[in-house]
Amino acid sequence: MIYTVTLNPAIDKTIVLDSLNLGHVNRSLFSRDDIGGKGINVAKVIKKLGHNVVAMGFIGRENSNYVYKKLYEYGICCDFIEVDGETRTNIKIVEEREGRFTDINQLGFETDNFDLENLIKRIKSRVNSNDVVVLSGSLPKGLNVDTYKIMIEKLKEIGVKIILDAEGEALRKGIEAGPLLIKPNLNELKTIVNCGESLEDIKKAVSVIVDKGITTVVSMGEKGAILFNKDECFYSKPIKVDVKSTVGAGDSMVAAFAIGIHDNLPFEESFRLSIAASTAKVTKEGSQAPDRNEILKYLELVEIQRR
Ligand SMILES: Nc1ncnc2c1ncn2[C@@H]1O[C@H](COP(=O)(O)OP(=O)(O)O)[C@@H](O)[C@H]1O
Ligand SMILES: O=P(O)(O)OC[C@H]1O[C@](O)(COP(=O)(O)O)[C@@H](O)[C@@H]1O
Repeated sequence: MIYTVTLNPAIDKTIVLDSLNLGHVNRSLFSRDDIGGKGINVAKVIKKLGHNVVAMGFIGRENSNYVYKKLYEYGICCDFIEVDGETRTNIKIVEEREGRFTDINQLGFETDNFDLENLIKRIKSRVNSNDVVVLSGSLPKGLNVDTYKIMIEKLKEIGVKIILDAEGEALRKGIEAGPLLIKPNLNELKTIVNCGESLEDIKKAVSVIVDKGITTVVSMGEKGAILFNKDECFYSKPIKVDVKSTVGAGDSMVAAFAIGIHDNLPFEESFRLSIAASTAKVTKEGSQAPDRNEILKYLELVEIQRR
């Protein structure tokens, strides 16, 4: 089984404008709400690809019915711990004229170590060594930067395979505990290592992480993505598509790796699926997950280069 853990989920409110006029009244052309947050987006894509998944983590009690309803529409099995307050709403601004995407992510509800202990107990009671656990997204207020590190240490006692998708100190500390794979985008990578933008710069910057045995996938938006592990390095250039929203592109990649690790696929194959899934995602409005057929359509177009 694949489990996703979202400590700070979100309702993504996408607002499409011609162009954002700062300091003035702006009128939207179109808007939509999607259930999101990194782990939940991962779960949506895993489900669309026909795999079973359980979405875990925290949700705010005040609007939990809405969140459950949206997850139910995706057919996702969930097991969340409810905490006081609301699941946050994150604003995603799409400017059609510029083709520019701006995200405003809120802090979200507050939680504490007592809730975290309960969540870890809940996860440990469900998982076994054949399972994959995806830990992703920002930490809610009240949790320490070593939260992912602690979670990884505890889950590794059971032998589960762990993917971590975070940034800053939470990622840096999490890496110390040795997840199997991380997937920072270039900006997220720069929050933990000094790094330029060329493939050589990135390779040098991630070598300390890769040497620990952690497969590192660096996504670079419209410049494609690169995978490093101890034995291999693959690059994929992006596929040209009409981009509607980039929200959840990285999460779609993570979904593909979760499936690949769960099914023991070679990394090259998982990487290929991750590029297809993220390409299909960016063609969709808001943070809605692409359908399986849409992902498979792009799979044939992915070009992987061994570096
Ligand atoms: N403008 C784009 N055109 C084509 N593919 C894209 C575009 N933006 C993102 N992607 C695809 O999505 C992947 C992840 O995007 P990225 O923005 O790096 O991740 P994140 O959502 O984590 O910030 C890219 O490696 C690429 O495959
Ligand atoms: O937890 P964070 O870092 O605030 O990110 C939350 C946001 O990330 C998303 O999961 C999208 O992530 P990606 O674009 O990195 O795939 C949104 O659904 C959500 O609003």
